[in-house]
Amino acid sequence: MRVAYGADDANETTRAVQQALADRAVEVVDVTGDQQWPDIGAAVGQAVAGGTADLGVVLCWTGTGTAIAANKVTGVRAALAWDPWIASGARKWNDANVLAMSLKRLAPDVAVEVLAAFLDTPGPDPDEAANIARLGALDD
Ligand SMILES: O=C(CO)[C@H](O)[C@H](O)COP(=O)(O)O
Repeated sequence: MRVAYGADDANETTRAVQQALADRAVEVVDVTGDQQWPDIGAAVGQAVAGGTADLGVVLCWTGTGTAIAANKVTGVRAALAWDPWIASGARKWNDANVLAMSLKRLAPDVAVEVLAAFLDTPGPDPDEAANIARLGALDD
């Protein structure tokens, strides 16, 4: 699996998420550079939509800005999650392909649990196929 990663700041939470990604058998596509949150969200979204990555992970202070930017990219379904149930539900029921988290409000261990729930939940539930198709139609 290839995971695109981007954050607009660095702290214990982003370092824990990066370490958790490094500990997994995933290829990490790190888009983080000297960029602002809209560019980071868009870059992760473009990596996922363009097929450079299978899933994406974005963090900013709130998580909302990078989520909104990623969702501007056609084909991206970015979900802001703050606990594992939200993250796995976003995969199962929304076929979310980008996880957004707040680097200010999630403790490092919680962020790692949310990340694990997102990456380890296969998506989507077949019962949701029609709803996922409805989401796709909104891109048109
Ligand atoms: O949470 C965010 C966006 O939703 C940003 O991380 C926060 O606004 C800080 O950004 P900047 O350093 O550019 O002011």
